Amino acid sequence: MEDKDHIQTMGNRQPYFTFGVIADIQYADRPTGPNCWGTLRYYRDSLVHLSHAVAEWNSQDSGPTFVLQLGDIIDSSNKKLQASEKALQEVLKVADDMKGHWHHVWGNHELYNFNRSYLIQSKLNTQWLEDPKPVIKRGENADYYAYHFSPFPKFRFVVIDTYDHSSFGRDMNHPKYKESVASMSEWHFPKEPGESQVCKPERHVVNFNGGVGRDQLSWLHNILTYSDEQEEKVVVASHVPIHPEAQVTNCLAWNYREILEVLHCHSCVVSYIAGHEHHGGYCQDSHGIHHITMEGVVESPPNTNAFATVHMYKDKMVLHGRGRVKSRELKFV
Ligand SMILES: Nc1ncnc2c1ncn2[C@@H]1O[C@H](COP(=O)(O)OP(=O)(O)O)[C@@H](O)[C@H]1O
Repeated sequence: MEDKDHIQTMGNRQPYFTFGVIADIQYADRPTGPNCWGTLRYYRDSLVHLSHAVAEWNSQDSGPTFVLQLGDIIDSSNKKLQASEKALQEVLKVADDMKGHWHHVWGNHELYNFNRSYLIQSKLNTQWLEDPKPVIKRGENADYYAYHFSPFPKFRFVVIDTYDHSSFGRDMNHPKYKESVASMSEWHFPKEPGESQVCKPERHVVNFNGGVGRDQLSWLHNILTYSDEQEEKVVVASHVPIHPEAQVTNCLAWNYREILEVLHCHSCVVSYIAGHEHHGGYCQDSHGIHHITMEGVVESPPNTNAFATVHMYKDKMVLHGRGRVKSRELKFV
């Protein structure tokens, strides 16, 4: 559906609520240059793109009540430049102009720049916005960054941590680090029933992706069970895509099959939104879940951008893309 059709559709009905989405800002005070794959990254322009997105969101009548920032807010190069905190302050200063709330997701570049203890204390921790009810218990030693909130009756968003298992962010002596390394090898050579002992390594099980631990999967299952019972519609948000058709390289969570399995047990899930794959992507899976992968701001040339405004209705979400992000009407099944 083209943009003009969307606007016509929009004219017919008021959305229940509106939110913004943006991913992979990856700001750094350094010149434009290619990454290791030869793709140009516009590190300084990304801050200008963010300010344009905020200005547009603020100018909208009934604009977004919140924005999902899908991770990688600053680039890893800040670490080498010893500018991580300064870059974070600069980008958050621009973000602060937003009228609505920010819900921040953590990506691999947050973990390249900071450890988890730092992030928990930082403004990138928006877990305090968690819906106080229902209380869905976490395991005793749970230290993943995940929470849920309900911006409108019968709608819930669940932020999950796709770097819960990761080789970054935790001290090498931390039990979760050891567990991550062990789980990485488990998912690197998945065993299917009847498969021979010699299996091919999976190309997505690499350091710049990560996985969701068992404890978090169980918490996710419990919150989705609650949402099923309440007949809510749920959007799950994270940094790393979980569907092979919603990305073009190898940007997939280590245990994407397990995560999908959990989502597929619940009729409430309508969408999974991620970043990480800067080329973007989209697919609707066999259970009707819309997998949206946002194009990365950092790979958007100066004359363009990459963000979206999403209008939520009873039976669909309408995503108005800006710049490299395509507009889509996504019906719920
Ligand atoms: N094999 C590959 N070929 C080309 N691009 C790739 C490949 N693997 C990953 N990418 C790109 O890398 C980006 C994600 O990397 P990112 O999280 O920014 O970490 P890094 O800065 O280490 O590349 C995505 O846009 C993805 O398309």
